[in-house]
Amino acid sequence: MLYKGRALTKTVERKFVGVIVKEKLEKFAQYGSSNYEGKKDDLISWLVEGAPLEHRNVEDITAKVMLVNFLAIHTTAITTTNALFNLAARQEYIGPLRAEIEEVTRAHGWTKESMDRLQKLDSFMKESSRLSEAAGLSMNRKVTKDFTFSNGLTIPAGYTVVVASEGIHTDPEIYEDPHTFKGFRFCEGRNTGADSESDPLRRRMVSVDPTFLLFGHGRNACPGRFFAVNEVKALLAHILLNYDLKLPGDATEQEKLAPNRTDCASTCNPRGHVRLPAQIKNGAEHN
Ligand code: HEM
Repeated sequence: MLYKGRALTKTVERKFVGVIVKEKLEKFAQYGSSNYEGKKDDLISWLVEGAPLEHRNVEDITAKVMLVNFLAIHTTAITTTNALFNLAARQEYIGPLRAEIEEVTRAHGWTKESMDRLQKLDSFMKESSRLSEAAGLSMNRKVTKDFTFSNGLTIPAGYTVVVASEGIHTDPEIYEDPHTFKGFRFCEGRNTGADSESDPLRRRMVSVDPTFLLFGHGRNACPGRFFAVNEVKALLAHILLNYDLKLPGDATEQEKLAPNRTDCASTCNPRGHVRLPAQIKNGAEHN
């Protein structure tokens, strides 16, 4: 299986992404960084222009594109799927979220400003990520020199360490009643410890904070998080306004919400086999 997976990746690289990278490299050899007709301001162009000479080749640039695709698409899909599962299971949130989306988009259209103003939706998405273990582990770091913690534990240089963010996300000293899903935890009242109500910006989903590690922390925190949060918000807002969601008749809460533990690495995939019947508001049912 592993071999087939690698072979498939190689084919995708060679036949699809690699072809585009090759064209961009040829244009770069001809024009450098200057503009030419039809030049696109996109990721592949940035990677070609920014690559050191020894990595400015089809194989290395293609590998980078594939890596960013993985970092950007899989994570966003998991975050959206978990939020949809939580919405279907917690119908009481649908009314208030729809009301917020209708009010904000009526006043500000489908703009970035509107996405910033969707505070209830932002909080619901953050709470969904906190509890659905989209980030069971976070922040892989390679130890570059021996480090000794205050308790005497030494991590030798060369080891890789990772933060068990699930423990932080369910720490009662940080989150009041940590195992209870509170969709509006981050936008109303004083209901988290470190997430102080006096600093509302810190409570937003995009804020990197040692108490919420979905996007990691520090210098290497996810740079795509601003785009990703807006993307998921826009998707959910559209679905909420146009569809009714419900759990499939035979799915239990446990089966539906528990991540697929056989499929966990740094992230836990949602259960792929659970389908959510979605009905166009006042219309036919789709799966
Ligand atoms: C909900 C969606 C996303 C989640 C949960 C997520 C999560 C993460 C996490 C946990 C890291 C590691 C951070 C660390 O080690 O401190 C990371 C890194 C990264 N992410 Fe995201 N990500 C998401 C979306 C995206 C998108 C849409 C893009 C690009 C368009 C992106 C690009 C990157 C890149 C380039 C890095 C490496 C940063 C570095 O090493 O300096 N991510 N992401």
